[in-house]
Amino acid sequence: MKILNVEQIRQLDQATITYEPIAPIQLMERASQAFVDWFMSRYDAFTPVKVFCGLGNNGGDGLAIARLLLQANYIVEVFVVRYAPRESDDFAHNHRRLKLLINPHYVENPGDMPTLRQRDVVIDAILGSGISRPAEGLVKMVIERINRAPAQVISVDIASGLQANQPNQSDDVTIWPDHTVTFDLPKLALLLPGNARSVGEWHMVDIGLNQRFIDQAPTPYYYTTEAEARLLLRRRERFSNKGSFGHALLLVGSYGKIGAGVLAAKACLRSGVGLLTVQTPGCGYVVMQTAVPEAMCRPDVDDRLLTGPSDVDGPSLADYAAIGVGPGIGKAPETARFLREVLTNFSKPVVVDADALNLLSANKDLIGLLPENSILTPHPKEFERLTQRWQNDYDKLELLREFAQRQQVVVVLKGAHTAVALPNGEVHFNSTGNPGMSTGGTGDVLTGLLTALLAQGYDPVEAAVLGVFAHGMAGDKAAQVRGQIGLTASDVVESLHWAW
Ligand SMILES: NC(=O)C1=CN([C@@H]2O[C@H](COP(=O)(O)OP(=O)(O)OC[C@H]3O[C@@H](n4cnc5c(N)ncnc54)[C@H](O)[C@@H]3O)[C@@H](O)[C@H]2O)[C@@H](O)CC1
Ligand SMILES: Nc1ncnc2c1ncn2[C@@H]1O[C@H](COP(=O)(O)OP(=O)(O)O)[C@@H](O)[C@H]1O
Ligand SMILES: [K+]
Repeated sequence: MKILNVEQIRQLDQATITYEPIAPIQLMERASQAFVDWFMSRYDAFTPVKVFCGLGNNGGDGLAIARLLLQANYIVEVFVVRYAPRESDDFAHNHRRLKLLINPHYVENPGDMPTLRQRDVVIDAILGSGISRPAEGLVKMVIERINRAPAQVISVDIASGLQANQPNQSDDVTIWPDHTVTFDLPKLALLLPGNARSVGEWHMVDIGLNQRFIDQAPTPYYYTTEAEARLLLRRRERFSNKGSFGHALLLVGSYGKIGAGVLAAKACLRSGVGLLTVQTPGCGYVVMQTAVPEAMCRPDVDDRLLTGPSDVDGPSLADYAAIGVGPGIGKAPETARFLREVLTNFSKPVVVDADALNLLSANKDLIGLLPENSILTPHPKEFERLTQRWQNDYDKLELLREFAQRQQVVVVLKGAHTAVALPNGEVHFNSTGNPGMSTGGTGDVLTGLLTALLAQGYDPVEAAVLGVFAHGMAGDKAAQVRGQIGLTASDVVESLHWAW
């Protein structure tokens, strides 16, 4: 699914109006109805609703929402924030219609603000995606009052004051909603960690905007939906054998961190690999053979570190279908030398995670050795070490895109809405996963999973987008069983499920 910028959304509204065709006011009615359907499925008619409206089209939505809720017998009060003499045409139209049902209150100074109680639900329709400057004066006062109140807050389309696709200044005032109900397509701002407070939980409602316009609109930003991920998933051929699904090699673990390797190995096996060999330091041999009997194990001649040689024979490095390296390996110089050897002798894409990324950061010339289309899976701190410190989330996104394009690799920047940056400059934000996954080892699971997809011959771009989605989906499934608090990385492995 595409993520469009504000200018494109404006053009999209226009294209819908022109080609459907539909009157602008009808489109506003459709958006408001979609919001109301969402609202009524969650809040009953005894909920005291207070709708705060600005004077643009977001305010127009608010007025129409109030009317539709009143017609459904909800208890609704409307507060129009009169911060300017001008109002949009569609606002004025809905204002006239609403006044046939109730008289709105007008907020012109602080004394006009109502007391907001805990059981009130505030609908925030003050400013939408059309803002062109920070909230100030009366609007700022109203936003601050709402934020201080104990009431629940639901923002229409986007929190008032939040910019949809560019950074806000640190002292900008925005609504801090519990929920954002956004129209048709996600906005970039909803996906960025720095905006967490200005977004809350967000939901998308369909208002049927012009699909042909969306299909043609250029954008580097995408949001992976379940339907899109499912299209990437391959069936297993009836007459297949284990050779059909590749032989993967995982280079994992160091003394005290063999568990990271166990998690990666289990995830790899649960993600369809044909054969798996795991190389661990000598101390990991018994652990691996016991915990993961399906995997073959090559113990390193060094008992505590990965250094390369093993007294167990196996295919030469170049013969593996895919290699995943990093979980638990540490940053010893011997391991750095081995990583250099791997990157020099293996020409297919590799999955690089954790300490392997830190070794790249400490030895920047190794970055140039990465096989084309390799998948790097840094969390933000690892990505900062690879590149530099950023000013804000937008700056970070640019660094991410620039790095993936310059190095011709896929970078999976992990976190809520993991961003998968592709060598062609696109960024695909993930839609699955939950804060229960913020626990040690879940990243190691992703490394094993991605290595399995590469071994099976998935294109690295597709492997990254699909793998990140499936990993988050497993996390969501595990959270259903355990709750987010009790979730562990092993639960994520056990919840991996590849038929959806
Ligand atoms: N066809 C349409 O026009 C549709 C519009 N929709 C709604 O329209 C919204 C966008 O509406 P608008 O473009 O009218 O803009 P907004 O309602 O977001 O903003 C209000 C207007 O106030 C002015 N303004 C900008 N920054 C301000 C600030 N900091 N303080 C005070 N005033 C400021 C601008 O003139 C702006 O157009 C969307 O977020 C969505 O809610 C939906 O109804 C879907 C259809
Ligand atoms: N709040 C969150 N929402 C969604 N996914 C998350 C969240 N926190 C962490 N994750 C996911 O969990 C994984 C954590 O990986 P990482 O930070 O490498 O942990 P570790 O190194 O301990 O395994 C990533 O895939 C990340 O996207
Ligand atoms: K709003």
